[in-house]
Amino acid sequence: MKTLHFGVFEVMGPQVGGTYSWPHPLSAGIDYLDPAHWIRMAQVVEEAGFDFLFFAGGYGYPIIGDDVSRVSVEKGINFSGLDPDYIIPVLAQHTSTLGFVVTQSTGLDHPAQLARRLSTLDHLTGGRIGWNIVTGASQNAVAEVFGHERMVPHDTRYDMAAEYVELASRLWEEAWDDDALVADRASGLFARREGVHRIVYEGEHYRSRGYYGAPPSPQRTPVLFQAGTSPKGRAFAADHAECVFVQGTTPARTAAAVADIRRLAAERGRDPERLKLMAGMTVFVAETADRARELEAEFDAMQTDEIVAALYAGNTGIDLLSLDPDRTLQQVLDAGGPVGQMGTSNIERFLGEDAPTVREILDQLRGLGTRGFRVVGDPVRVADRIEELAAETDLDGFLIEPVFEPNDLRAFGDLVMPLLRERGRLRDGEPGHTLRSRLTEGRGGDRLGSAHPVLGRSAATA
Ligand SMILES: Cc1cc2nc3c(=O)[nH]c(=O)nc-3n(C[C@H](O)[C@H](O)[C@H](O)COP(=O)(O)O)c2cc1C
Repeated sequence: MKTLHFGVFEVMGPQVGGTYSWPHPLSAGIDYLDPAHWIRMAQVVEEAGFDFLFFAGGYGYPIIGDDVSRVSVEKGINFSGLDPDYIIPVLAQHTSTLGFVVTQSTGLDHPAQLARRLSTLDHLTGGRIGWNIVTGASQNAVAEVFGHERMVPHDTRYDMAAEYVELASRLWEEAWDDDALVADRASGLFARREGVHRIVYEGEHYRSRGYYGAPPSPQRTPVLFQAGTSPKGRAFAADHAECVFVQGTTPARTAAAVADIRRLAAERGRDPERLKLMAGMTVFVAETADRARELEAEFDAMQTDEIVAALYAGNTGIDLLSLDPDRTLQQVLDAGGPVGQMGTSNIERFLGEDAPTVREILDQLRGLGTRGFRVVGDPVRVADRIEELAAETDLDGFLIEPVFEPNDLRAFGDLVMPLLRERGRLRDGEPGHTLRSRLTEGRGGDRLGSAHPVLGRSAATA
C-alpha cells in the first residue's frame, strides 16, 4: 500500500485558491502581514503531521479587459501577495521537521540569483527546502509589472525554464566539492582552492562563467517541484521534477495526466514510480457530516460569478463574462485571437466533445478557483474518499488548500490524519531530516543524486 504525502497549499496573501473566504469568522487569513500568523500556521501544520508547507505566488494578478480586475482588488482575489522567502527561516526556527516549498518563477531574474536565495534558505532551514518551478501564471500582468513589451510565448517560456534549471543545478551540484569548505580556525583555511570550480554555461537564453559563492547546503539542490500541466509542462516535469503538482480536475482526467507524466518520465529512462505526483484538495470536515456541509455552504455562499471570471481570466486571459453564456469556449477560438499564451491547461480541459457552455463553466468553477478535488463529510468519509482518490488517480499525495485557515487545517490534523495513520497510509516513525529524505521515505537520501537527468544533460562545458 502506497504511503501518501500531504502538504498544505498556502500563499502569502489573505486567502488561497482564487476563492473568497478571508472575511469568514473562522478564517485568520487576513492576518497574513503578521509574522505571528505564519508561526502559528507552521506549528499547526507540523503538529498535524503534514510533510511540508507549500507557498504559491508570483507577481501577476487577474486582468479583465485591459486593467486589473475590480473584484480582485476589492476582495483580495489573487491580488495581494508577499514574498515567502523571508518568513521561511523564521518558521524554521519555530518548527523542527516541517518542509517548506516555495514557488519561484523562471524567466524573471538570473538563475544565479535564485540559486543563491534557495541555497541560503536550504542552509537556514537545515535542508528543508523545495522549489516549485513555474513559468508563471498571469503572464500578461507580469509583463506589465516588469515593463516588457509583450509576453514571452508559452512554449518558449518552458525552453527558457529548462536552461534556467540546468544552470541553477550546476551551480548547486558542481561548483563546490563536498570537502571544499574547510572553515578551520586552527589552520585559518576557509576553503580549498582546488575544490571550487568555475561553472561555464552557454545556453541560448542564459549564460554564466563564474564561481558560485554559496557553499553546498544540506540538500545542495532543493527538492524540485513543478506545476503546469500543458503538454509542454508535462514534458518539462518528466525531464526535471522530483515532485509534480498536478491540477486536480476530475479523477479520470487527473489519472490520465498522472499516467502521462509517468510514461514521459519512463521514456526518459527515469523510474516513473520515484516521481511524486500530488494534487490540490479542499476539505470540509467536522465531527458530523451535517456540520461539514454547513461549513461548505457558508463558503459557497461567499463565491460569485465575478470571482470565478477574474480567476479564470488570470489563468487564461479569457473573460468568461464577456462571452455568450450559451455557447462553448470554441467561440473564443473562432474569433481568432491569440489564445493559450498564458497557459493552456485551463482552456483545453473545456474544449472537445461534450464541451460545457460558458454558463456551465462558470457553475463548474464556482468555489473551485484553481483548487483541486473537493471532499466533504465526517472524518471517516473524508479518509475513505482520500484513499479512493489516491487509488483512482495513482497520485502520491495531496496538497490541502485551506478555506478557513488555520482552523480547518487543525481540524484535518485532529480528525483525518489519525485515521490515515491507523490505516497505514502515512509514513511510520520519525521523518527524515531533509525534505528530500522525508519525501522519499529515506531511500533517496538528502541529495538530488547523479542519476537525475538535469545533471547529465546540459548545454555547458565544465
Ligand atoms: C496546480 C498548479 C499550481 C500552480 N501554482 C502557480 C503559482 O503559485 N504561481 C505561478 O506563477 N504559477 C503557478 N502555476 C503554474 C502556471 O499556471 C504555469 O507556469 C503557466 O501558466 C503555464 O502552465 P501550463 O503548462 O499549465 O500551460 C501553477 C500551475 C498548477 C497546475
